[in-house]
Amino acid sequence: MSRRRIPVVLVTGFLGSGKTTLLNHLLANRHGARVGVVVNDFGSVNVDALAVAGQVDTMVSLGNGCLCCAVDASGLDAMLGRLSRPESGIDVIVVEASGIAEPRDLLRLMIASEDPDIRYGGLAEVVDAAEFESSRARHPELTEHLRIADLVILNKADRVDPDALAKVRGVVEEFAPGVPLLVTDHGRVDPQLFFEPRPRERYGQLSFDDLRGDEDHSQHLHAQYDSVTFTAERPLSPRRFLEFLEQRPPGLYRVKGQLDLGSADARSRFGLHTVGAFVQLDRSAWPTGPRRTELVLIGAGIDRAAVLRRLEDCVADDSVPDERGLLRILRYLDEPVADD
Ligand SMILES: Nc1nc2c(ncn2[C@@H]2O[C@H](COP(=O)(O)OP(=O)(O)OP(=O)(O)O)[C@@H](O)[C@H]2O)c(=O)[nH]1
Repeated sequence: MSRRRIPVVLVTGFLGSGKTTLLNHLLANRHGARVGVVVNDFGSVNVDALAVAGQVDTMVSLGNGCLCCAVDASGLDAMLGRLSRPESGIDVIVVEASGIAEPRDLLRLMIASEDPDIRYGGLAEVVDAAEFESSRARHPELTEHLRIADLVILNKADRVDPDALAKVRGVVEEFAPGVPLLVTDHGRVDPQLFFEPRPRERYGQLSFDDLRGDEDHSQHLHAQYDSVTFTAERPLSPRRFLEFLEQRPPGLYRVKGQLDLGSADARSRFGLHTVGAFVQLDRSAWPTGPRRTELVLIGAGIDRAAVLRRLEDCVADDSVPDERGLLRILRYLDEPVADD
């Protein structure tokens, strides 16, 4: 049985770019998902925490200090550990870093985490479309942040005219080539980019959130990103699929699903989660019935036909399992690999 891991989404971005606004939007449009929040409320004025306090399911405040000051993963791990306990029933954890947190440190902390209940859910960098150029002049490191982002949210689009928006977009794309980019105002992204809605059946009393309902039922947020479904009845070549993952199509943000890599092993149903360059595999036994690869690929500005063509090319030519190719892809397996 593969373990259910809770995705941890890191929201970074320069001071005032709109991180809290994005977080509040996600919380107000959870579609039943339970969201755990880690807020880095440095300083004496706990503005961020106050802004979200009324809405979160579980609030863990990092207290008076910058998250990036933690030198090892222990502080964050403890927070995430509390949120990811099965009894918390949390579906996704969002870590909102303050404008002064260093995204690279945050990412390192996250990747180093040995918590078996969580998985990396991506780093979303919020960029203020109106202030980006002036902030960049004062803080050149902003462009470094773009390089490690899995998703760029170009926010405050309402504050700039189309020409200025196109210009800033061009600069961002220069520093984050191939990284999916969403243009938003007030952080209004489709939450399904980060987490799945929960099935609606509920027991017991309705919560306040259920009664209040989600804020934004509009369909237009779906138009921000593309989703491609791929299925194959024949096994994929592990080698070619690995190449696909390692040279992923521009704009691709997430891939999830199950893979048939032709292995004869009893536990050869590979569950796949990727966010940006981060790849995680787990394996389990196939249920009875035909085996097949089923993938959902999510991104912004992806060439759907080209993606499907590349995946078709991953289908193995023959039915002989490629054991060596399989070994290469197994390094992404989220469990200790036996030596034999
Ligand atoms: N016009 C406009 N204002 C926005 C938008 N997004 C956020 N704001 C405003 O910008 C200000 C800063 O937004 P926050 O969400 O607090 O930004 P933040 O990144 O969390 O800020 P820090 O925590 O200080 O780093 C607030 O007054 C928001 O209401 C937007 O898309 N358009």
